[in-house]
Formats: sequence, structure tokens, C-alpha cells
Amino acid sequence: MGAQLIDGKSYAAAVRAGVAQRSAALHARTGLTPGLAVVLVGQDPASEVYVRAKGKQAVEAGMRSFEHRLPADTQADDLLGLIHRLNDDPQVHGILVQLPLPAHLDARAVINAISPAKDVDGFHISNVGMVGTGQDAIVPCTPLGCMMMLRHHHADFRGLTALVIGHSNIVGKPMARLLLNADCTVMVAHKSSTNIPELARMADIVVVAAGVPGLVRAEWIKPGATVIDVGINRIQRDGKPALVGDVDFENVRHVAGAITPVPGGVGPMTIACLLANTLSAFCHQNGLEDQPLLLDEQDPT
Ligand SMILES: Nc1nc2c(c(=O)[nH]1)N[C@@H](CN(C=O)c1ccc(C(=O)N[C@@H](CCC(=O)O)C(=O)O)cc1)CN2
Repeated sequence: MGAQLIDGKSYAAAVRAGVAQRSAALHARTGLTPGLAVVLVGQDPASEVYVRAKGKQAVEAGMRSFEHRLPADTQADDLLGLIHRLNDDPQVHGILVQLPLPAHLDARAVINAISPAKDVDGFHISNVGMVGTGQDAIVPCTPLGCMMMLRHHHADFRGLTALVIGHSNIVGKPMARLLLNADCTVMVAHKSSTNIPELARMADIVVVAAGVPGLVRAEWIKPGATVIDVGINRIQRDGKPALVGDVDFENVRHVAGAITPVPGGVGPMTIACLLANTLSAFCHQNGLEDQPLLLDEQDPT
């Protein structure tokens, strides 16, 4: 029997619909509108696509979108000046700086200049520390989306073992922390570890964010395991461009219990969760009650 396909597109549509509904209800009650500011430095083609999608989906969810496009040679002081202005702008409740930044800019310093309350990417050291110590905080969008989809398949993480492959600050590390906070037993592997196959065979959940096309193979997977593929790799296949994940999808799908496709899996949840984080930030900044958006109440199936 093949794995159940985890349809991130439908889940993301359900999350966005929930955000739009709450945003409209809060606007009707208070007259206030959530605002999201997105900063893009340079012209990386993939980043252009994501930034455009963020602005469009924010507006569709009833939010204000503020796009700031800066040239690739922008100096740190100018970028930091913009962030300080956005921190002080009462119409802006969420700020994100699209990554990667050009090499001459220090991404850490830029991220830590964002007010933690408006850091809707959840990358500020204060949000990272809070999540790391199991406190309520803004959670990075991609791992949040992965957790929402995983919760749909696993009511309780206690007694389960997870393997996270890749330990980036954007995905791997926060993903491992969220799973630990949910009482899962968690292993984290560097993408070039030679023992990944043995670790994967013990895992009920495999989350991979390694940037290596087809890294995860069918013979590594425990039958019935849930496999979440965060990889987005642009390759040439039969002379044509193709988008593939870090999982050998065609073979792993015959062993796994549930699996995310690429495209249409984790990716769409990233922006949906960004909107959910922006709505939460808006609520906190205005003393409004924030309700967590759970997929269970927005079940697309
Ligand atoms: N400041 C941030 N920078 C980056 C983040 C982030 O969360 N915050 N994540 C990624 C890029 N990203 C959002 O910014 C993102 C990546 C992928 C998708 C997505 O929907 N992917 C589609 C495929 C789309 C395509 O053709 O590329 C899919 O997987 O189905 C959305 C957002 C790095 N930077």
C-alpha cells in the first residue's frame, strides 16, 4: 500500500482561510488592520517569487502589505535604518527580511534588529531562546507548518522517535526543538553524516531539510513512518528544469505511511504560517485575544 499524500496546498489554503476569517472579524470589532512589511535586498529570482506571494497572500487575508525592495549593494546602516522605522510604525505588526541576504550584509545583526514582537519569521534570538526553552514565542514559519501537518497525523508525539536531517537556523534546529517540546525523542543529523541510514531506520518521523536532491532513500525508511520533505531543489531532468525535494519520493512513497510531495507539500505552508504569525503578532500588540490556528479546526479533507 502506498503512503498517504500530505497535501500542503490544501492545508495551506485552510490556514489562510482561517487567518482571513479572524482578520475580518477583528477588523469589524476594532477597526484595526494587521500589517506585514517584507524587505527584499537584491534580485534573487526565487526570493522575488516568494516576496510577491507573501504580499499577495497577505492582502487576500485582509492585511496591509508593505513591500520594501532595496538594491543588492544596500549598506547595513541603510537596511538597519529601515528596520528601525518599521519597528516604530504602528501600522506594521510583522516584519521580515527575505533570506538569503547579499554576502556583504550580516544576516544575524539584521534579524536581531527587528523588534522581537514584530519578528514574524521567529528568527530573532529572543524568540529562538523562548522556543528553545519551551516558552510561548513566535515560531519560524516552515517548522510551524511541518508541526501542523505532523499533528494531523500524530495526535501524541510521546513515545515516537524523530530524525531531523539538516540543522539550519531556519528549519532543522527549530524543528528539533518543537518536536522535543512535544515530548518526541529527537535525533538531529548533519546532512553528510554517514550513519543517517541507521538513524532513519529507527525514526517514526523523518524531517529532511538538507538541500540534497533525493538524499533520503526508501531502504532507510521504517515502514509506515511519516516523511516530511522540506527540500526545494531546482534540477535538470531529461533536459528540462524540475523542482524536487530531498526525498526519493517515487520509491519512499511505497514504504512510508504518509509523505509530503515537492512541490505542494511544506512550501505553501511556510507562507500560510507567516500570515498566522502576523495575525498573532497583531493580536499581541493590540491586547486582543490570540487563538492558535489548528489544522484540526480547518480540516481540508
Ligand atoms: N525571511 C525568510 N526567508 C526565507 C524563508 C523564510 O521562511 N523566511 N524560507 C525560504 C523561502 N520561502 C519563504 O520565504 C518559501 C519557500 C518555498 C515556498 C513554496 O511555496 N514553495 C513551493 C514551490 C515554489 C517554487 O516554485 O519555488 C512548493 O514547495 O510547493 C514558499 C516560501 C527561504 N528564505
